[in-house]
Amino acid sequence: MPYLTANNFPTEPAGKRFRAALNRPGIYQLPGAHNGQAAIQAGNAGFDGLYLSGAAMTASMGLPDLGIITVDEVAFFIRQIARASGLPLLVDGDTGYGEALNVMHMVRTFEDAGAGAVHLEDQVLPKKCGHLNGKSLVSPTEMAAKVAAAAKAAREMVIVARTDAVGVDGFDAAVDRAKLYVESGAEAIFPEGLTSRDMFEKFKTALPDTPLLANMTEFGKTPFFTASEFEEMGYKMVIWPVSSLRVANKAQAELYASIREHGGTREMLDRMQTRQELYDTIGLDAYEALDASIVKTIVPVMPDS
Ligand SMILES: C[C@](O)(C(=O)O)[C@H](CC(=O)O)C(=O)O
Ligand SMILES: [Mg+2]
Repeated sequence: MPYLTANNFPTEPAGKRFRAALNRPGIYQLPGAHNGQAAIQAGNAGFDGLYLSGAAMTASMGLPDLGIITVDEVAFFIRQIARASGLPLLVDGDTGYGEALNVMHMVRTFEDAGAGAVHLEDQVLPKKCGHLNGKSLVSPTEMAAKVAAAAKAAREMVIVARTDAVGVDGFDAAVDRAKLYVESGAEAIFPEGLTSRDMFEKFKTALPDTPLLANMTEFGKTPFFTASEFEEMGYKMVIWPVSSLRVANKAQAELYASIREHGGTREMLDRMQTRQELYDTIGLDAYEALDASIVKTIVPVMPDS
């Protein structure tokens, strides 16, 4: 339904809705949605929460995931996803784009744009994908200050602290950092780059009372586990951050190669969302009906002649 109609848009802030979903029994499944269309498709498939990935956003812009995009660029993605789907969204806040005040600006901007939760990580800039080698970290105290700043800026938004320490300083250092981040105001922890079931389980044992997020990114350091398996390990959120973009990108590359080969798109028709499917997904009819209903109510009041 069109987000343009006030009573079609959720009245409760996204942060409250995100927290309620996080606190219910089971694991909150958050597939990556890299734009409004993907967000609607994920909602239609039955998901009731989404993830906005820094890696997917930047890749969709043709850029590497090094933390070089800006708060307002991310806000553009948040707004389209929140409007199109109405679903609570966890947003990748990278390093917070600076220090404490920048983090606070990010939190306010993301929350105003419609985000329900944000995660903040303890790398230095330029940051890297958590599943790559050669990362460097800010000190635990510096990151704790950013987390405290984020918590101070959030109205309802859920603050998730990510630590990349496992691949840099080892498991115990990552646990110590996670505990400090919780003390500093993080509501949940994202332990990045875990490499085995044992590690996932031990992290949960070390932080029994804190909701934990599992990152099921492909081609990374984490072996494949299903949502139910992460749930059994005690995890409360799972993301598949870049998957929608990886699939879309591959299909796009095949399309361009096919046009080059055949001089047209006929060969790719059965791979395409049809015009009708596209319009159904974005709800064109509902927007047109809304317009018509408003024009109809105005006409008797303001006759043209
Ligand atoms: C979760 C992540 O931060 C993201 O931006 O989606 C990435 C995902 C990836 O690069 O595969 C990450 O650093 O893990
Ligand atoms: Mg990221």
